[in-house]
Amino acid sequence: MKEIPLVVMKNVSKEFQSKDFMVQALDTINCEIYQNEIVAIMGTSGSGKSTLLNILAALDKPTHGELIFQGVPMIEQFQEPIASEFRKRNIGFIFQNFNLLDELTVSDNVALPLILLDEDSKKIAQKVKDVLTKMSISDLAVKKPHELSGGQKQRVAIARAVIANPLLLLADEPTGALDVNTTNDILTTLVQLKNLTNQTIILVTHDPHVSTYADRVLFFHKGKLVDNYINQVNSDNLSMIFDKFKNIQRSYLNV
Ligand SMILES: Nc1ncnc2c1ncn2[C@@H]1O[C@H](COP(=O)(O)OP(=O)(O)OP(=O)(O)O)[C@@H](O)[C@H]1O
Repeated sequence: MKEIPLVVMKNVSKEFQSKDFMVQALDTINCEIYQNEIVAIMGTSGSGKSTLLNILAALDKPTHGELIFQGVPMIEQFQEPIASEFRKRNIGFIFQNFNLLDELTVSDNVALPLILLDEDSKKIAQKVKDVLTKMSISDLAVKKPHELSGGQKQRVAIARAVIANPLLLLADEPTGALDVNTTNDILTTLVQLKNLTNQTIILVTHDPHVSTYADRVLFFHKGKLVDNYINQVNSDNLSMIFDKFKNIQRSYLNV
C-alpha cells in the first residue's frame, strides 16, 4: 500500500503585490513530503525558501494552489485563530539564532509549547524531564540561555521544538550560527531524533554539507522547484549537492 504523504503541495504559488510590481516568490510548486523524512531546501537568495517555510507553518497563505496536510486540504488552517492552533499542535520550529527567552530557565523555555497547549503542570514537568534526558541536557535544566554555548542553546531549542510531539519540524538554517563540530553534532542529533520518533524535518540551508544529512534535497531557483536529489549510501553526496547548487547559482548570476 502506498504511504500517504504528510504534506502535499499542488501547484502552490505565492505572489507578493507591491504598489508598482508583483513578486512571484513561489511558482507552481508540486511536491510531496513523507513522514520520517529529512528534507533539505537549498536555493539562491530570494528563491522562495522562507516563503515556503512560512506557508508550511500556516504563517502565510498561498495565492494559488493547494496544501494537503495528513490527507486533509488546508483551508481554514490559514486563518486565525485556527492557524495558530494548527501550529501549536503540528509544527515545531528551530531557528538559526535559537530564539530562546533569556529571562527563563532552560526547563521553562522547553515547557513553553505545553503551557500554550494548557497541559497539566505535573505532566509538563515529567515531559520536560524526559525531553532534556533525550537531548542529553538534563544538567542544564536550571541554567539561563546566556550561560550556554551555541550548541547547547540549539539542543534546548530542539527540545522545545519536539516536546509537544509535532508532526513536522521546520528548521531555518539550524546550524548557521555554529562551528563545524557543533554543526555535525546537532545534525547527528536531528537524524537520531528522526529515527527515534519518525519525525519529519524540513530544513533550509545554504550549506551543501548540512544537506548531506538529509534524505532528500530540494533545489529552488526564482520561486521554482528546479531539482530534487536523493542522498545515496556510499556515494559522494557532498560533491553532487555542491555541483547542483553551483549550477543553480551560475544560472542565477548568468555566468
Ligand atoms: N512580505 C513580502 N512582501 C514582498 N515581497 C516579499 C515578501 N516576502 C518575500 N518577498 C519576496 O519574495 C521573494 C522570495 O523571498 P524569500 O524570503 O522566500 O527568499 P529566500 O529564498 O528565503 O531568500 P534568503 O535566502 O535570502 O533568505 C524575494 O524576491 C522577496 O523579496
